[in-house]
Amino acid sequence: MADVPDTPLLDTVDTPNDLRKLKPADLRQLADELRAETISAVGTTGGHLGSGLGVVELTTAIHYVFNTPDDRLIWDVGHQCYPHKILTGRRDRIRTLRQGGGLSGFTKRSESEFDPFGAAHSSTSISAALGFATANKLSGAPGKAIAVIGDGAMSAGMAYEAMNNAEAAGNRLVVILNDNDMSIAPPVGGLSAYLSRIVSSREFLGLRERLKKVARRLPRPFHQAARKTDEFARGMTMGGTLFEELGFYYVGPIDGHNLEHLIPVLENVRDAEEGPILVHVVTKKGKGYAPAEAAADKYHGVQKFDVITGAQAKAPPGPPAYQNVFGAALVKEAATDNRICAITAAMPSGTGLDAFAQNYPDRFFDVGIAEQHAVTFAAGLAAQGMRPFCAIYSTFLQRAYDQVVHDVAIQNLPVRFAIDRAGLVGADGATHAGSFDVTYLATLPNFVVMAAADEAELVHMTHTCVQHDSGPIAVRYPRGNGTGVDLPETPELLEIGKGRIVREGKKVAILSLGTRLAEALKAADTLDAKGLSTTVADLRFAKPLDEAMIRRLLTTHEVAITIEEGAIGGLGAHVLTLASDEGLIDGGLKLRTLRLPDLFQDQDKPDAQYAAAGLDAEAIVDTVLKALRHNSSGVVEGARA
Ligand SMILES: Cc1ncc(C[n+]2csc(CCOP(=O)(O)OP(=O)(O)O)c2C)c(N)n1
Ligand SMILES: CC(=O)[C@@H](O)[C@H](O)COP(=O)(O)O
Ligand SMILES: [Mg+2]
Repeated sequence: MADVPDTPLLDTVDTPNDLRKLKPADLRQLADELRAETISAVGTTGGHLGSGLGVVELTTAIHYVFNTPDDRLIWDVGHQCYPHKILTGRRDRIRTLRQGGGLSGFTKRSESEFDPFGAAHSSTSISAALGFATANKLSGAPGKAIAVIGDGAMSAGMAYEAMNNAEAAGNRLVVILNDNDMSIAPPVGGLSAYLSRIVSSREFLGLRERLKKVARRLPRPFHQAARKTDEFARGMTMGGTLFEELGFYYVGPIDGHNLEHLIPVLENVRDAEEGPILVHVVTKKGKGYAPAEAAADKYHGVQKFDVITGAQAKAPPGPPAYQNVFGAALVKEAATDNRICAITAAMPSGTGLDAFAQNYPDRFFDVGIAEQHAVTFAAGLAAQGMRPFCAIYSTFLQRAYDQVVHDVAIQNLPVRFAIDRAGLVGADGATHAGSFDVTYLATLPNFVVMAAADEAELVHMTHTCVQHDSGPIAVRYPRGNGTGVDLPETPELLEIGKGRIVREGKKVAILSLGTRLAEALKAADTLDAKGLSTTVADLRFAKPLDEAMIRRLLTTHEVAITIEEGAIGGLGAHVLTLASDEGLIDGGLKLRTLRLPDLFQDQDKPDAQYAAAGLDAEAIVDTVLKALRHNSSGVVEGARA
């Protein structure tokens, strides 16, 4: 009976230094234990699972072969980094993933020296690794930079900008392309087809195997010749790889789950004098966990789940998610308007456009992780008479800001931006918070910027986006489920720039934008009970403002509060500007703006995030009471009311 180790190998590995003490033959068992630990941890926390399972062997091999953290390992997106975190001193905290005060769900510099660069937005790893590699080259410091980038992330232009620039890094830069033939959805576009051809060209693989055997038997100086022959072979069989044309030595494709292949190849890459080198590994998203392998999405993002059955915890049936309300509304609108087309940047289900894709496949475009292209592509469609809906999460739209300004706003084109995940998003934390879209869009001439207070409003706003012939319109709405309000049978055409009074009062006016309306109404109840009669307005538009309504409220109430799920420079700033321009604050009106604090908020439950941000009912009440105690010199008088 082979001696069964009494302690799991994983228990002997706290950091990669411990890992590197193991024998190569032990790594298979270590990887199996690492996979089991990853499954067990994510079963209790939820999070991103499929991607991490796909890189268990790769993570093990990289940390085994390269001298991390001195060799800088940079994960692209970082959603696959849980095995990496377990192997780099954070196993004891892995079950705090994506929770308040816990580990981030992505790599994070402040968390560990083994996370030299933060991630979460896709396709940044090669640029960052090139920065580290070039710094080392300039300073003479030893060490390589290794970027691990997925096939999905390779669909973003930024990856090519970096590769185009990489030759100078020489052998300091290693790029590992983790090709699992999946993005969040199945990958799209020419690159995906290209990678599939490489992976499937058997004659090439046969030739490569023979060459590798020859190369191994040759003394080292001949390796170079063999490698050139190898490139020639590649040129013969595949017309030169895209990556070599960009100046990389291409190695692969190799089986990313086979440690016997991975270790020697990575050792060769580590010791190579030439570079930069791109290693193409083929992996399986969800590898080693049957429920993930069988799932269409390979368990990309999961709720807590039963590890035995893979059954995910089901949220109690509640109101529909905003993304699906938008998707269904757009499907309805498209039935009677064939100008409508829909664009996603690799997020069909997250944006709710999967419904549109099923109903109108010819008018649906998944452009891959390519937000900049998505926006200008939409601008082209609009310029040629279509009514494009570009559905991009608030945070990911940041990447395409110049396209929004230069190609859409200046040309005043009727592109419609469906901005999901607007506001705080909970477990994904600061990198995914949709904090800035009102600030960065409402400052642009020609733009209309709306915020839905609930799912019924989202239906009305989607309809208005279709019907209103104007320049660009953005409608923003939050992650998650609606409020449970009834959805309208017939959507209303909203008058651009007009808000609505939801509750009439006399002394305090709360001017709300978006779904903070519910908290504003709760605050109004409390204030009424304190004898402070409160008006609540849903402004609906951050641009153009409903100036007549704002003017009336500010001149008939003692205190006015604006509230929005966005950073400074949004609704509050625009109302303040109006008020100051028109002298509405010269006569003693107490005007206060409530917005997200000037900081990047870590992951937590959304309600906790909003309470911490001072954007819940209690904060509104406190702000009103404090304003009432502010004397003319701005001193807060007396004890708390
Ligand atoms: C700029 C940007 N757009 C969209 C996303 C959402 N997103 C996260 S992971 C992912 C797919 C990544 O695919 P791939 O790189 O192949 O990694 P895999 O999940 O297959 O391991 C997408 C679209 C993102 N993180 N960043
Ligand atoms: C890793 C990544 O960027 C996506 O998977 C993102 O986490 C999805 O966010 P939602 O869960 O809000 O759709
Ligand atoms: Mg992939």
